[in-house]
Amino acid sequence: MKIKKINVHLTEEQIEQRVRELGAEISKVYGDEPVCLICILKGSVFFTCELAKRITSPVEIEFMSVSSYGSGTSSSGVVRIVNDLGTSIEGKNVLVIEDIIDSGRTLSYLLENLKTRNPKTLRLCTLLDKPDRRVVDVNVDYVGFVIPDEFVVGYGLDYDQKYRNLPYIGFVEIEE
Ligand SMILES: O=P(O)(O)OC[C@H]1O[C@H](OP(=O)(O)OP(=O)(O)O)[C@H](O)[C@@H]1O
Ligand code: HPA
Ligand SMILES: [Mg+2]
Repeated sequence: MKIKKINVHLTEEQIEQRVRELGAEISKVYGDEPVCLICILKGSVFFTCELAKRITSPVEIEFMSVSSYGSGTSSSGVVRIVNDLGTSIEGKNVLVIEDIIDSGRTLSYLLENLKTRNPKTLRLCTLLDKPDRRVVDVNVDYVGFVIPDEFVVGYGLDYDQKYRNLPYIGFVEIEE
């Protein structure tokens, strides 16, 4: 499958504005308490960095690499931890940062896994939520934008590992 066109859905300015709002909301919740942001690689790398800059609470940033999508536009259904956290989250306020919740498989697997490590609190923030495609229920605390059932790229999101570096988020038109 080849991409014919990418139609802008969320501009750089719209994303920046929303990230500021989310940062303010999250800072109010944690106040002066430290919070450990878990960036789910690779998709949430841009979002995590930008959001972290807008949080005024003391922040720690950790990375975890999880994969369920191959080269296509639908989840394989098999979630794998490719690289685990390098540190314990026991007793910490943990905020998982994702770029998108689509089927919900990645996050439901991940949240169950992280719960067993006994964090003090465990919350979830996603830039995009695509509820029409949900297969597994996930409890999300902070959502940037709710989007329709379209495959999106940019701002960290890929199609076959490409287009992550686009500064905006766009819908993909596939060549027939
Ligand atoms: O709700 P789901 O249907 O599980 O889809 C969402 C997940 O899929 C994508 O990751 P992917 O596995 O493609 O890895 P990547 O972040 O490296 O692109 C995305 O970044 C989310 O983590
Ligand atoms: O719409 C999407 N785009 C890119 N990666 C994704 N992973 C789940 N859904 C998507
Ligand atoms: Mg992906």
